[in-house]
Amino acid sequence: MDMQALYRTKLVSPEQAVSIVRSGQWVDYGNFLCAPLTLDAALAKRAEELEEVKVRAVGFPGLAAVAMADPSGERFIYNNWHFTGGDRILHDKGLCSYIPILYHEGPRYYERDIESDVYMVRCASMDSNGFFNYGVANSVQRAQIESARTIIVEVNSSMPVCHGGYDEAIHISQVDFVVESDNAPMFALKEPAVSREDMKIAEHVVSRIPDGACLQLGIGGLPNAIGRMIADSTIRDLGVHTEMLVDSYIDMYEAGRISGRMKRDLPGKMTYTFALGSQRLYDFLHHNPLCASYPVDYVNAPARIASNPRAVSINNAVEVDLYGQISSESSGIRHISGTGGQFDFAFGCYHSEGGQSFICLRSTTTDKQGNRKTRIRPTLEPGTIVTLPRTVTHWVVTEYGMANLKGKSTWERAEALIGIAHPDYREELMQEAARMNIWKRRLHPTGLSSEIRMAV
Ligand SMILES: CC(=O)SCCNC(=O)CCNC(=O)[C@H](O)C(C)(C)COP(=O)(O)OP(=O)(O)OC[C@H]1O[C@@H](n2cnc3c(N)ncnc32)[C@H](O)[C@@H]1OP(=O)(O)O
Ligand SMILES: CCCC(=O)O
Repeated sequence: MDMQALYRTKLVSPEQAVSIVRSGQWVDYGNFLCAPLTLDAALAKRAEELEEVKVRAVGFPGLAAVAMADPSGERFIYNNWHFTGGDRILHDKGLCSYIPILYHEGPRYYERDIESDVYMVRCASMDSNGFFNYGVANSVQRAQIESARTIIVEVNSSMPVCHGGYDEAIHISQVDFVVESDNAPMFALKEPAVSREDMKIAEHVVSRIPDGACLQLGIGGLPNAIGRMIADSTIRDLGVHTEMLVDSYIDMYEAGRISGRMKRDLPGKMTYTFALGSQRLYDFLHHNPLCASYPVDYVNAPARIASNPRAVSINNAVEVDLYGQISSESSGIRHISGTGGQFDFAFGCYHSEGGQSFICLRSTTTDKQGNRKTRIRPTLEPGTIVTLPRTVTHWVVTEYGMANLKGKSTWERAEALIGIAHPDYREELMQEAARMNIWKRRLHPTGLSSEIRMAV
């Protein structure tokens, strides 16, 4: 078969491609940087003629044009499996709905529970064998494609070609329409600032990472700071089995910290399901057989995570209550991001031989009006979503120390968490804990700093 000839028969303009969409249909977008920005813009232009087209995205880079085109929310109903800053802005305006997901279950939802009419995905240019590589997101895409009736590929030559274990590419024979984009450069994630508190938290966590650990780092400044600190450490033979590949894995690799030889699953490979970072990361991934993307039901399956010894997950949270419930996705009714793979990795790592999961958060946060509040709270505010139930939480880390909650009673949890809260809030937290009947007046509280011991 002449692949180029087949390509030409399927090549259409963005406007022609999106003309396939009918009112009432479900349209799925490629995940993260596979979001089809050109097709999204073309579909948005049809706002006047369509009704109730339901769009699902995953971590859209920026503001989805379909949501912006329709302030009434009647033409397009925009939904997202995991919010970015742009999705948050839309949600605050009532223009984006969150879809709850345990990330490793994502493909199964499409196989069993939901359907899709049209799938639109941004890919790398077609290769000589007729494959369009998805580049930086493997994720849920294969299952989404299999569930959709019409597949539209949007080519962007800036997308790196990333090796995968499987399902990292789609063949021209499976595609209905091809659209060529403006080949805009890859979206580069702004490197979040790293604070003094982050560095303190990183020191605590790094002190517990053994040689041969298998790492998962989450999103944000803190996991990157931890990666960079590991790069400067003497820890050896690290492995990578992570949901998201970020820049600091390159630092660790180039510093000789990563060999992958202690992994049981895919030894030697850096295994991941999507990547997000700077152009340096995308250049590193391009045609690099050191790294392999797999679908999320492979990477995030808790049993597979657990199959590597000394698996370590390091993730951020928004808030934690004195019972040890973690919210990493909302604060009250304000939705912030999503469950993503946090549950998968916290659960999976604890079941790995010598595994540990760390939830890291600065002890306080300051809102845009300058008001500071504690992130360790007596209870979560009504509406706050629990990302990790207290039974799953292992280590909680702030700049004031670390608390291991596994096997601990409610009063031990309260004591340990108050011990790592900001000192300005500890007295108030102790009073609340007493009111909640989860506080013991003890002569020798083990989890508390000396000031607190004096106070009780
Ligand atoms: C992609 C991966 O992470 S893979 C790992 C597994 N997946 C997960 O852990 C998913 C859940 N976790 C997450 O989504 C993130 O780690 C987060 C949201 C917890 C932290 O991410 P960061 O980028 O460091 O968050 P950041 O500090 O920028 O805060 C994000 C928003 O939440 C708000 N926020 C954060 N903490 C609070 C709080 N305690 N109260 C109210 N709002 C808060 C911030 O103001 C900000 O809102 P804005 O965009 O309007 O300014
Ligand atoms: C969709 C998953 C992203 C995350 O785990 O944060």
